Amino acid sequence: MEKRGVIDTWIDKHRSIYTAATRHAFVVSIRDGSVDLSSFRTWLGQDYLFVRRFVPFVASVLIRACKDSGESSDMEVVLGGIASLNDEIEWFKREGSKWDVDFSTVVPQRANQEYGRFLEDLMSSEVKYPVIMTAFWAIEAVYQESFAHCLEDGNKTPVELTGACHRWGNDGFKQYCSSVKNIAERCLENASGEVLGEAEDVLVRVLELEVAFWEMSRGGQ
Ligand SMILES: Cc1ncc(CN)c(N)n1
Repeated sequence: MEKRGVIDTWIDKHRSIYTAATRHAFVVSIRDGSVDLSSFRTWLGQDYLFVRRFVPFVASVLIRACKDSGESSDMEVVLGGIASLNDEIEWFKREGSKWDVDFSTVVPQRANQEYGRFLEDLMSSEVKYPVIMTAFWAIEAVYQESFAHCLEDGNKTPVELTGACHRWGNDGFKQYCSSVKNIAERCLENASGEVLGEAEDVLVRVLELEVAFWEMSRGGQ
């Protein structure tokens, strides 16, 4: 059985926002087949822009993994994430054509801009490695948990949306998230009280930003 660490304690403590991020009405509507396809197209265009801003963030995580981690395997885990982002961008481009979403005309909405600014702040050298790893894990884990839910037994996910769900809901991505979580947990075990507080705050902030991103996709902002 997986060892329970401080991240699991924080998830329990912040359960309602964690559930709001990983079982959002937008995701549930994909799973039950009632999704409004114009919302899906909004999400697709906005997430493409998000991913383009996420790439430099993950590149900065890679540099920190090389410089600040005592474990050589951290770099390999993050490098795997970068490799899958390369596929992800190609996938978005194919989906953009399929759904007739012209990414060159998509303008980032407020929730997306805020998320982008948050990622930029995390790229500062002032931010401690355990805090960065906690944020990185949370960002990836929300998508993994959300889209895996759309593939669980009893789903009525429309067949044309299963590609998106498999992208983040597959077992390989789940394993990758678990490796990132193990890195974060290992760093947090030796962190000071101050750094632990910052990591907990960053986890909650990621969850809030993810909720706002789903809301925006549904046309809420
Ligand atoms: C908003 C958001 N959060 C997370 C992911 C997963 N990298 C994503 N593509 N978009």
